[in-house]
Amino acid sequence: MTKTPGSAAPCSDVGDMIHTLHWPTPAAQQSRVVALRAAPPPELLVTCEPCVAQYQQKKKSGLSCGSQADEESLCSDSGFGGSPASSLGLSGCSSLGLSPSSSFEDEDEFNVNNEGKETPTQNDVEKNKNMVNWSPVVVPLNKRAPWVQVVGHAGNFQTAGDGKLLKKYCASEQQCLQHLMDDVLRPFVPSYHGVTRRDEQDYNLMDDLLSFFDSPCIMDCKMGSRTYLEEELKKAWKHPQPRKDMFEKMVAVDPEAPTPEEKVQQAVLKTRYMQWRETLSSTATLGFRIEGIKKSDGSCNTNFKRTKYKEEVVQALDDFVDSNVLLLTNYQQRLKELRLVLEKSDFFKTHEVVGSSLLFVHDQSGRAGVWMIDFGKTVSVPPPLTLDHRSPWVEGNREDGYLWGLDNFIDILTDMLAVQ
Ligand SMILES: O=P(O)(O)O[C@H]1[C@H](O)[C@@H](OP(=O)(O)O)[C@H](OP(=O)(O)O)[C@@H](OP(=O)(O)O)[C@H]1O
Ligand SMILES: Nc1ncnc2c1ncn2[C@@H]1O[C@H](COP(=O)(O)OP(=O)(O)O)[C@@H](O)[C@H]1O
Repeated sequence: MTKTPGSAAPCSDVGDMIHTLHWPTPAAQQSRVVALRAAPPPELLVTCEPCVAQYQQKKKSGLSCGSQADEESLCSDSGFGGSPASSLGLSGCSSLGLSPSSSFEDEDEFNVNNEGKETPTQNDVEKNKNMVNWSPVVVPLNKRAPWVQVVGHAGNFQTAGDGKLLKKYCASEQQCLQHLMDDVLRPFVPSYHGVTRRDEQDYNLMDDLLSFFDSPCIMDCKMGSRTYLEEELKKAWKHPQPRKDMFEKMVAVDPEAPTPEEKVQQAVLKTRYMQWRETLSSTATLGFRIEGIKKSDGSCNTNFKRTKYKEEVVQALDDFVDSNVLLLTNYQQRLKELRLVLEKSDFFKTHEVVGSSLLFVHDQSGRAGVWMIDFGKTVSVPPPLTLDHRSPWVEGNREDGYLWGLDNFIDILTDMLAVQ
């Protein structure tokens, strides 16, 4: 599912955002929930015991998860069954030209304004501080494995050195990231450092979340029950533009999926393709789907298009954490805390969050972090409309099913832990 890179980021035309641009000071590091301060570097606060507990999941037979061989991947063509990677964990990726990204050493051009305010409030911090097993630790540069992209558009990212990442500029994503730096959700989003320009290309500069880990395992899960914007649906009605590339991606997975008309045209509408992907995977039934998993041995699997049922998701999650109960517990805690903060967030209430992912990252130390990434299709809703993110979507209500998906995710982790 390698995607074609362009000179502009694959950022949907999502209309105007309602917030003006300004840059806040990083939040005070009063608690483990508070995001990393830019300076001084954070102290080392490892809060978990080494991973020793093994999660004994009763394996179910006949699961298709991770077994399809019909898709190609950004970071690997081998899937879970592929050969072990090099000690840097990247051999499965280099064949597709996506590892490691080129480095930019000088960051003098970054346009950063250090004015701003601290989030979340002291009350939030106090309430949450016993719930979090995550603390930001920057792994020294010389110990860091090269950055790896699990899924997404090829050519969209560059590493910037010093624990930062450049993502091709997308105006709506920039506005979301800036807004989020002032929201209670800030600890759950990569810290945003403004816009920078390199080789005539603008980039959004953000924290590289992998830089907090040593040989990380990474999972990208796309959240929500709908993966296209209402705006995209309207456009598809007004100016239908059937796409051959999407037809080809569709028949590569299921030659019988296109309708007779689509077969004649050899093309499908993007919204039709997206809906098909939703119902094929767990997006429609659970409100999230696994997009890709990269493990610390370098194996990388993006063959989850047909991972649909709870048992299949459980199988994939169990494999992701190597049956480690401590990691499952840490992820469950982190997601519960995220849910609490999402329910309070002004940003979340007022934005349709579509196509956004949760990035799960852990390493052998047992630390496990989860962050919201990819705000290219996150758009504000017209006031006074607000979203609960749980109601079923009907055209016009803008609901995205994000919290419904998160509820289901947490329930699945809870069930996995209950079989201990
Ligand atoms: O995953 P596959 O089946 O390859 O389909 C992709 C993903 O849905 C992308 O979403 P994401 O970026 O969240 O991964 C989407 O990009 P958008 O976010 O731009 O909708 C692509 O649309 P195009 O970029 O239009 O091809 C679409 O082709
Ligand atoms: N801040 C980050 N830190 C580390 N890795 C990231 C970060 N943001 C994105 N990635 C990596 O890039 C992949 C694609 O990110 P995403 O923002 O969804 O890109 P796209 O818009 O091209 O789909 C993720 O699956 C993850 O592997």
